[in-house]
Amino acid sequence: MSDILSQLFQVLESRKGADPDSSYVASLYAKGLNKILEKVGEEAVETILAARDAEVSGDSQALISETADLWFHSLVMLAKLGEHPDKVLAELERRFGLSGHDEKASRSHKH
Ligand SMILES: N=c1c2ncn([C@@H]3O[C@H](COP(=O)(O)OP(=O)(O)OP(=O)(O)O)[C@@H](O)[C@H]3O)c2ncn1[C@@H]1O[C@H](COP(=O)(O)O)[C@@H](O)[C@H]1O
Repeated sequence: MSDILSQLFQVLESRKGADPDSSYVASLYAKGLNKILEKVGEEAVETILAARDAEVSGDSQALISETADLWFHSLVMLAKLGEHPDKVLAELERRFGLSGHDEKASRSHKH
């Protein structure tokens, strides 16, 4: 996993014992899964709108920022549910291998 995803996820895990008044992530955990899912949905919509704007304007700054918000809240969702983002990356890696792009994974799949 990329270093920043790994380090950020460690911080998200550490926020499970933090004070909700001093940590945004701890405040999301305290509000519960429904609030986290609401944020994921909100950020997904904002990402879609930013992508539309980026196509028209040619400026992708807002798109990058909204996508970062979406990824961040998705990581909070996984942390809340006790799942590790490495599993998501492993699933992408598996599909990449199945599609034949990864020659090594593709060969070992045939055996
Ligand atoms: N990457 C992020 C990150 N991205 C976005 N956000 C926050 O996510 C929120 C989303 O934006 P909104 O405008 O929807 O927020 P809002 O209006 O305050 O939220 P609602 O009241 O609508 O729920 C903002 O408050 C952002 O500050 C983040 N908050 C924290 N992090 C990382 O998480 C780490 C731990 O954060 P704390 O728990 O706050 O210490 C930090 O060190 C950062 O690295």
